[in-house]
Amino acid sequence: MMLFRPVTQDDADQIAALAQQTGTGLTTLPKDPEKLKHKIALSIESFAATVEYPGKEYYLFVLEDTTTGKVVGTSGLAAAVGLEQPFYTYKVGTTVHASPRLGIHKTIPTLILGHDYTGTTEICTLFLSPNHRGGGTGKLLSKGRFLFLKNHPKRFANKIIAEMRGYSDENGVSPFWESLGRHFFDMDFDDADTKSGEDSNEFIAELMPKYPIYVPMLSEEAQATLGKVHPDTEPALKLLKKEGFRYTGYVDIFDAGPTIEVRQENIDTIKRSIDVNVVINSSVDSTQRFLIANRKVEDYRCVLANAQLIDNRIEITAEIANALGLKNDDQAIVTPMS
Ligand SMILES: CC(C)(COP(=O)(O)OP(=O)(O)OC[C@H]1O[C@@H](n2cnc3c(N)ncnc32)[C@H](O)[C@@H]1OP(=O)(O)O)[C@@H](O)C(=O)NCCC(=O)NCCSC(=O)CCC(=O)O
Repeated sequence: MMLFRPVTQDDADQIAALAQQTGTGLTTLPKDPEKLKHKIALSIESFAATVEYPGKEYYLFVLEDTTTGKVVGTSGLAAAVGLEQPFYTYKVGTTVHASPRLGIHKTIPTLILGHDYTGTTEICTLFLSPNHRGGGTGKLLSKGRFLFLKNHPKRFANKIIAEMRGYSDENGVSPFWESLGRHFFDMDFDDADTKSGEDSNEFIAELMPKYPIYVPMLSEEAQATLGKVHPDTEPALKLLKKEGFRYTGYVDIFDAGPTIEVRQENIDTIKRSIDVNVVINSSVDSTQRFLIANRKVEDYRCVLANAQLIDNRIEITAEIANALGLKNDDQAIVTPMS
């Protein structure tokens, strides 16, 4: 069984091994074991904290294959971005240059540096081991976060965003970076991107161009990658679009990957979720699949399993109940899988 749960320090080595497989552009899962340990510690602290409004908390979840005990994936929630250090984005804007006398009217796309997403909650760090992809496992890893969010609204902002990994080729080269960032940073895309995911990103403020960028002045290859995701990120984007996330014209400052957004109440997994009480029935015979989670914080658990929904009761097997840490009559939250 695949079990979605909060990370523990015991997972550190396995996550470090996963992080080595992420390639370029997944900065929120650091490859440096010390930085990873720090992230795990922050996550443990965040789950344990009593929270009245979203702040610097960072919640890291893992997907554990309970038959082998192996951690096969990660996903995360940053409660509120940009509060400790600025959260940069480019807004794709429009400027018009017109000369009625010459009969010329030019509409020119621009990139404007800003911090418009300050205070929003970011979903991040979605990564599934390549051996486990393609069978729907990614859905649990992505959606398990939304039931946690529904359970604990005070911990998160109403607006939820995702910065999707932008396009880079098989050698990790980002045409957008080559055409823009490279002129100002004097380093490779991977180095700059990794630095931005680290504790301090004030170097961005120091080095980034201050004036709007005229998009037609970028290379054609760079223009073509504006708002485009990395090929490996297509499934993640598809999952989030189905949840209701939309692109509203913001892109990453390094690789031009799209930032997409949604309001909590419009997230499909949340909208269709039902509060239920548990009934343990080991002969439950159903082909209907549900995302099923408990209502806990540090001991949060979520699985995908067949179950029977009768009114506001969910019938699950003892094995599923055990995995979720639930007894008869306990409260749970479920979303039917369509
Ligand atoms: C993203 C995941 C975890 C998804 O896992 P799986 O591949 O097992 O997902 P899945 O459930 O099999 O597929 C999800 C949906 O995508 C569809 N799908 C599969 N391949 C596709 C492709 N090439 N183009 C478009 N859609 C595609 C499937 O049909 C399915 O849709 P149907 O249900 O309709 O059939 C994985 O692919 C992965 O680890 N990718 C590499 C890491 C990565 O780039 N992560 C995102 C970084 S960006 C980030 O982290 C922020 C976003 C976030 O945190 O969520």
